[in-house]
Amino acid sequence: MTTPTTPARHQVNFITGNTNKLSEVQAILEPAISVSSQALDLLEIQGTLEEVTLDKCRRAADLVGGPVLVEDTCLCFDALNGLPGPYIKWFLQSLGHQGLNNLLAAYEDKGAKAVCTFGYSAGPGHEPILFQGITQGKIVPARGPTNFGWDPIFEYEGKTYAEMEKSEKNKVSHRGKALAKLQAWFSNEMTA
Ligand SMILES: O=c1nc[nH]c2c1ncn2[C@H]1C[C@H](O)[C@@H](COP(=O)(O)OP(=O)(O)OP(=O)(O)O)O1
Ligand SMILES: [Mg+2]
Repeated sequence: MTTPTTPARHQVNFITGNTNKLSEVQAILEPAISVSSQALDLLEIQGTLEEVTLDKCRRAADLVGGPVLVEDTCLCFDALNGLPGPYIKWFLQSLGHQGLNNLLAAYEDKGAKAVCTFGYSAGPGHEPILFQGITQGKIVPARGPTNFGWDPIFEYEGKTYAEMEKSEKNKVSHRGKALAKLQAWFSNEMTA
């Protein structure tokens, strides 16, 4: 099987093990860019937000042998100087929503940043390009459906992500903002 080294126009291969991410990415990018996906659990290094995504993207391109899109999501508590950051998955898994609230009990500042960093690589050996989106909100006791990660405890303008309609979340979310940058870059590439 041969794999093209350059992406077909309007097409990305999003490598993720998270089906909720995939549905949001599809809802935001399609139909302008069609999104195929492979569910691979990529090893994630320790490092800055950018380093984690760069490494994840190179690894994915090598594994797939072609163009890939990956994404890493961080939840950064202002009072904790940005922690848990890229380690939010493990904190959420171990502590749950209430435990994450408890981490901030000693602080008045409940501010948090949701940060999404996408990495796109044209294939093995091609340096990834990063697209980042940040939404400033705050950590609150859980409200709303609990089907996607920390959505119930991240409040933005009076509503938790979990309380929002999907389309509403996508308009204001870290992921939506990052994908707007990716889309702008893609349409530039296409007209270049
Ligand atoms: O919009 C979101 N709203 C709520 N929760 C979210 C969101 N986006 C990611 N999350 C969760 C999933 C995981 O617990 C952690 C990020 O970890 P992260 O490594 O990026 O995701 P993952 O391992 O589930 O999927 P992937 O295979 O793409 O790495 O935050
Ligand atoms: Mg992950």
